[in-house]
This record gives sequence, C-alpha cells and structure tokens, in this order.
Amino acid sequence: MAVVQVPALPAAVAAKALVGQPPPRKLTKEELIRTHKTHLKKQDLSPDEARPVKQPVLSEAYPASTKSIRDVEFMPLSELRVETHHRGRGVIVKVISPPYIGAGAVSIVEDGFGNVDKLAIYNQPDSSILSAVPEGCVVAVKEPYYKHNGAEHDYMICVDHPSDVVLLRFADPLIPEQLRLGPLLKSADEWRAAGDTAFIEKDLPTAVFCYTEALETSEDEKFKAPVFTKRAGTNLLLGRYDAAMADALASRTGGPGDWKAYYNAGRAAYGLCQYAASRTHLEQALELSSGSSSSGSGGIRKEHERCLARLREEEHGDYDFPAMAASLSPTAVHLDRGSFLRRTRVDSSPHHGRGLFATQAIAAGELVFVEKATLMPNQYEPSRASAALYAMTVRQLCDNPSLAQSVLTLYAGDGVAGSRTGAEDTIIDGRPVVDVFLVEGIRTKNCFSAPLSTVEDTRPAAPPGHMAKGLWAHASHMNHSCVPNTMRSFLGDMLVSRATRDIAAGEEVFQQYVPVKSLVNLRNAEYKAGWGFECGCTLCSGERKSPAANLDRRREVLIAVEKACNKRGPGAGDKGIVPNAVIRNIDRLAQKLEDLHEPEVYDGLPRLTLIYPCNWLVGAHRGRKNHAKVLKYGLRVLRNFGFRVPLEEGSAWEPRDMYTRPGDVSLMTIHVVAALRKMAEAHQALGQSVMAARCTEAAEFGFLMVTGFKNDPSIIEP
Ligand SMILES: C[S@@+](CC[C@H](N)C(=O)[O-])C[C@H]1O[C@@H](n2cnc3c(N)ncnc32)[C@H](O)[C@@H]1O
Repeated sequence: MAVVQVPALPAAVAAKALVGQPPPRKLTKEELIRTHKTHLKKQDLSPDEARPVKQPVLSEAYPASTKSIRDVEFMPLSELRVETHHRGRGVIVKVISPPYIGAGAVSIVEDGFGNVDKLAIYNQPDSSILSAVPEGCVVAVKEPYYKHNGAEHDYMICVDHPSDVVLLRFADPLIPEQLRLGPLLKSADEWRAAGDTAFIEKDLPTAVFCYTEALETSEDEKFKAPVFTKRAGTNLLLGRYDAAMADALASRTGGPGDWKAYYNAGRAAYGLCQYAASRTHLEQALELSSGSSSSGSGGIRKEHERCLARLREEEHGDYDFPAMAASLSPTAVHLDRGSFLRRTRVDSSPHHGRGLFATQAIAAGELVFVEKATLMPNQYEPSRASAALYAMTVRQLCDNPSLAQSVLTLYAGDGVAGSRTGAEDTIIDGRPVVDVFLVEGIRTKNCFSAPLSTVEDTRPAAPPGHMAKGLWAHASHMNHSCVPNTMRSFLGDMLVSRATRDIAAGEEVFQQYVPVKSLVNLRNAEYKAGWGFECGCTLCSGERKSPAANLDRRREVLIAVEKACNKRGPGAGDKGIVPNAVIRNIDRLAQKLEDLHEPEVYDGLPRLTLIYPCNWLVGAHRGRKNHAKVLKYGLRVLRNFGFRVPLEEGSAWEPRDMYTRPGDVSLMTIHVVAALRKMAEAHQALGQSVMAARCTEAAEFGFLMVTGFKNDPSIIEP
C-alpha cells in the first residue's frame, strides 16, 4: 500500500487562477473515454499491483456533507465550477465506463443532460460496490468538489468522504428519465438467486446488493426471513457486524428455528467486542437449539465458551501472557482476547480535556488496563503503517457505524480537522457520515506505534523501527507526562498498561507519548509540534525554574559529553576496556553537568541529561571489572531517573522499594532494568549475594512493567 501525495504544486497554482470559474475548456466524451481506456489497458497489464491509499492533506480539509440526497438541489455537470465545493447542491450521474482502480475508483460519468465528466471516488470500503462502481450504476454525489487534476483540461469530481456518494437503486425516482434503465431483474426471487450466484462466486459486496434488492422488492415476510439470514451471513463474512446483527435479528420468525438468528447475532456482537450482548444472544440460541432438531448446538456452545472467556478477561484481567506471546506472528497479530478496563474511567482532566483516572488503588507493577486495539492493521513496514491505519479506520467506520461512538469522539486537534459538524455518528441516506479529514486528525493525535511484541523488541538483535500503528480508544484518553505513573507495552494488538508506582484511587493516570528528550525545551518543542501542548508535569515545570543560562550551558555540556562518549562509538563503554584517561574525561564532564543542576530545583526530580554519561560510566567500569564503580554509577543512573536511592557508598537499601513510593517523580525505562542487572552482577562479583539477589528481583520487577508480563530480563544483555 503506497501513499499518494497530492496535489503537485504547479497544478495547485494553475487551479488557483480558476477557482470558482467554469473550466475554460472541457474534454469531450470521446476524449475522456479514449484516455480512460489507456489507463484501463495499463491496469489490465498489472492487475495485482498494490493499491495505493490517498491519505488526506489536513491543510485542505473540508467537511463531509451532512445533507440528505432528498435535500440537495441537483445541478447539471456543466454548472460545476473549478476548485469549488458546491454546497447545498448535488449531481446525479450514470457510470458509463468500467472503473480504473488506483488510489480510488475513477470512472467516466454522464448526467441526464448528456454532459460527461470524470468521477473519482476515494476511501470506499472493499465491502461496498462503490469501491469499484460497475458500469451502468447511477450514483448521487452530494455537495460535489470539482477539482483541476493537473494536466491540461483535466478536471474531475473528487469524492473524498465516503458518505458523500450514494448508490441509487435502479428504481429510485430521483433518477432522471434519460438515465433510467428500469429494474435489471424483475422479481425478488431473481434478485435472491443473483445474490446466491454472487455469493458462490465470492463476490460478497454484490451478493449483499442483490439480497438488498430482493428484500426491497418483496412484501412477503416468509420470503424475507431466509434472505435476511443469507445477508446476515454475508455481512458477517465481510466484517460488517452492525449490519449482520440487524439482519440476524430481522430474520427471526418466532419459531425454534430462530436459534440461527440468535447465533448470528451472537457472532456479530462478538465481532464488535460486545461480549455481554454476545453471551445473551448465544444463550438464547442454545436454549432454542436444545429444543429443536438442529445440529447447530455444538457450534453455538463453542462460541458461548469463547465469549465467557472474553468476559472473564474483561472482569478479572486474567491473561495467559506467555501463551499470547507464543501465538504471535506478523500475520497473526490480532489476539482473540477481551479488554480489561474497569480499573480506569474517562473524566475531565485539569491538564487537558478528558483524561483517564484510576477507579481503585493500583499498586506499582499491577495492571492498570489491558486493551485490545480498536483498530490496528498488521502492517509493520514503517513507510506504510500510517496509511494502512488511516485506510482501515475509514473502512471500519463505513462498515460498522457503531464504531463512531468510540473513534470519532476522540480528540482531533484544534485545527480544521478537529472541527466537527455534530453529524459524526449519524446515518444519512443509509450511510454513516465519515469525514476523512476528521479521521486523519484523530489518527495523528491518538495513534501509537506498536512492535509485534515489546518483550521481543527489547532484545539487542531486534530489527529497529518495525512498528505497526494502531488506535486504542480507551488509552487515547490518557494525557502525557514526562514522569508518568504507567508504562505501556504491546503483545500483538493488545496494549498492556502497568503502574510504575503506587496509584491512588481517583488519581489521573498518565503515559509518555514518546520517549522523553533530556532537555526540557527540546522535548516540549516536540510535544507542541506533534500534539499542540506544552507539558506541565512536575519535571517540566520544575526544570523551567532553572535559570535560562544554566539550561543553555547544560545543552552545551551535554553535546560535549555525547561527543566524547561517542568517540569510541555509541555504547563504547560496554565494549572492551576503555582507557582510564577517557573515563576521567567523561567523569569530569558528568561532574560539570551535575554542577549545572541546582539542588533546590532538582531535589527529588530526575536529571535526564546525566543519564547518558552515568550509563556510559557503568559500562566502562564494567568492562574494567571495577565492580565498586559499577555500583557507584549504577546508583547514579537510578537517581538521575528520579528514584530515591542512597548515593553514599555502602549505604544499606532495598532496591525493590524504589518503585513503590507514591508521588515520586521518577521515570521508568528499560535502562533502569539494565542498570539494576549490572549492579546485581557487580554485587555478585564482590561476594554480596543478598544485594545481588535484591537487585535482580528489582530488575525483574522493572522488566515486568517494561514488557507487560514477566519474562527473563537477561535477554536485554548484548
Ligand atoms: C490523545 S489526546 C489525550 C486526551 C485528550 N486530553 C482528550 O481530551 O481527549 C492528546 C491530546 O491531549 C492533550 N494533552 C495531552 N497531554 C497533555 C498535557 N500534559 N498537557 C496539556 N495537554 C495535553 C494535547 O492536546 C494532545 O494533543
């Protein structure tokens, strides 16, 4: 899936001069068809080419139409104006060519006055025949956007929002006389048979279309019930669970044969992750099937058990994480598991809009929540991950309108894309209103990058950067803190959030949006650019109290430290024996940096710029087997992450307790685990096996927070 960049600059400039004007010259029908045929020929030559995604450019955002086709004034194609959104108006056109499928479906169309033009329909779900409109179909485009396409005399109606185009039934009275074909098939029986044929040929969108025509044509309830069942089954296969549920319930006749209706409804509810509703339907199916001669009860029982397992996960957060991890592969990332969310709730936050709050006390290391992705394609190729998530979101919102309540209500920024019409979760002309620019705004503000498994991602040999992008609607309500009280990890499409310190009931839970940069100004510039906010966490507001001159000086010394450390290659401290003179130099620079941290500002606060040199010194002393120094700098690493540890040599302390202090301002990362492991090794080498065991225990506990489930932290060793 490639991303299409639009528009090219010269086209935009040319188009500007024509804004609001009729095109000076339009291509004739013959010219349009001739060019179209050359595109179709190319398509035939490479039919399996990956279909690109036209990702919206947010600066060009315009709202989806919220008008019904019954309320717009239809206009001839000849009245279209360039680069204009024809608000309050619409066009009805017949498709007179096969579609050319690229980033969208491009067809040649004709109106009732004999005018011909080009129509590009983007962002349609594959489950709709509008994703490749067949020749002969008649469509209505609401509030069309007419654009200059770049080449000379090349204009087209561009439908970005999937709900802006409506496929008209052949008998729709809106269709002008000149475009009318009359019904293709005469009877409901014929439509049902056509649906069956399409189903057998695996053309499921067409099967749904034919079954719909059969249902619209017939008045006979006895005829309709089995057709509803067929359409329910087809919609289930298409993943259109809302429609499948409605069809399943509509197929009931009041007899014992209704077990099938409840079974389908149960499966549809399961597909929507509505497990309580699924259980209710499946139990009705079980009851009816036990009294009938049907052979379906085995299948129902199996579904029922699956459903009960999901409900247990939702209630108790009881997951077999190792089994989940073992079942993962790049083609099997969607785990069949429920979400455990009841320890947190959404409420208004003093930091921004809504936030997530603990409904009960949660101890350090415990699960805060586990959430199955609302949407996550298994696309780990970095250049395609965003486009894949965007395309999946649009498709799912079209296919399952009930998703709008959890997705389209998410924060989308304060720009044009963030503005809403209020019609986000309404159905107009039988289609849910889906605004692609709003979807993209939501995607950019809420998506997370997710490795296939965080635990595997911590291995030194893990390939870098292979992340899918996904949306987790509950987690999306979390605000950012640079010193958060939770940590997220991933197992396939499951997001695991664990407490990094004790959390009180009612406390807001935070997460880090991205790994924090050590300099306060740099990291806040990143938040501003990506999410439009400046962080007011205890660390950021504390650090802002440092005199500006000190902040600047710190940046300079940090650059010098990094340069000196990297001279021997990044991570050189961990590789081989580093000469004493080099160690002394880094130590001197680290001291200089430490002196630039005012004790009154940094009492209890992390000193992020000091982590890098201290970590380096741990590695360098480890290479020289200077165990006492490993312990000295290991403690400094922990202190600079904000953990309260004694820095005086030989002081007694309990490593496992460093996590559990409420209100601490500390930052948990994999580097904390690594430092503890190296300290355990040093203690062991010094014959201090009790402290070695305690550091190991603390490292394992930290690793649980980092990876989401207990595993062996020795995998992080190079
Ligand atoms: C994923 S949403 C978080 C939920 C959001 N607060 C809401 O009302 O739905 C991300 C947005 O929340 C806001 N935000 C997150 N953390 C923040 C913080 N620490 N301070 C101020 N605004 C924050 C930013 O506007 C950011 O773009």
